[in-house]
Amino acid sequence: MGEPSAQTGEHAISTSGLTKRYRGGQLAVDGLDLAVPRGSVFGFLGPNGSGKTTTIRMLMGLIAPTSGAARVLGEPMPRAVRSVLPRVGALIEGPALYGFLSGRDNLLRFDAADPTAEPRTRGTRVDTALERVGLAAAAGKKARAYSLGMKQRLGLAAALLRPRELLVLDEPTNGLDPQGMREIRSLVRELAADGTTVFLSSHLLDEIEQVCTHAAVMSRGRLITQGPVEALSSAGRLVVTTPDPAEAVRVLKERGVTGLAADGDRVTGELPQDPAALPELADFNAALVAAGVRVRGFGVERASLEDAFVALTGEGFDVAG
Ligand SMILES: Nc1ncnc2c1ncn2[C@@H]1O[C@H](COP(=O)(O)OP(=O)(O)OP(=O)(O)O)[C@@H](O)[C@H]1O
Repeated sequence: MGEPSAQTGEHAISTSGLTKRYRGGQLAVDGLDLAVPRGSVFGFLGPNGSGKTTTIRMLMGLIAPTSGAARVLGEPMPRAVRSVLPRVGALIEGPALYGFLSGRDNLLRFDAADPTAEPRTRGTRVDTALERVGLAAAAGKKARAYSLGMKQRLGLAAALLRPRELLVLDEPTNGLDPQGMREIRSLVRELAADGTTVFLSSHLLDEIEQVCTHAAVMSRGRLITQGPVEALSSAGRLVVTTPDPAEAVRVLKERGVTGLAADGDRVTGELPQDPAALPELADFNAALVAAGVRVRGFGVERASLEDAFVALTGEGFDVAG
């Protein structure tokens, strides 16, 4: 990663060496270099306790980093917090709602707390936001009667009261039933389709694969990898079936295939992460044949993001959290 200032235009979020050590000594985030492209739906993936919430709180200026730097929408944080936060919608650790007020009245209060919000257009703004998240019909109901999914949607509506360039959502589907999860995910897709950059944390791999264009994987406060989701999950395994496994291993090793293993007539190896390297697959086959290896089967098993995570961290992934 280069100078953060050089990335102002293309990155909604960038950090360099971002680190947080809590007072008790816990190193929650350790030298994080994040690059979130504008217009992406960026999944911030990691098991509970891996440092996601701590990172988000630093990005939003809620806590100060111990060292390192962060830029949000091109501005340094926390220094530019006053000019940046109005451009960012955030939903962190569940929305703060008044249960005794209706969903609509909650939003009216929320809007009234924004000194830059024009009071005369408040009602229209609130109704548009309610419409947007599919709560128009339930707008008059008291918030305490809302399901968890409805509460999350009301929180999103609050984040959407004004146009935002960036939405930061901390575990937006946590605790929701499958229907509630689907609703939030399709809402995220719609928002992204309008050009808003969405940064969302999750401990659910399949969620990231379903909604995100890009992802970063965290483990114990450190960044393991980041990039387009298809690149992260496409690192495939080469599988060759042959009665000459030892010779096949030798030829493939020469060609740079790593992690080679032979089990009976089945030889497997790791392919490079870079999808640009994939056209060379035919070359692997040709090299085997040229070396006199009798190739009975040749193919690639595509790895899931989950396989990639386990391979990268050496840890199992506790999907249930
Ligand atoms: N205020 C705090 N003081 C001390 N340690 C903390 C504090 N907040 C978090 N931690 C520790 O820092 C580490 C990272 O926590 P963090 O909440 O950022 O992780 P996370 O990936 O967001 O997990 P979760 O999804 O459970 O919130 C954990 O070991 C946690 O116990």
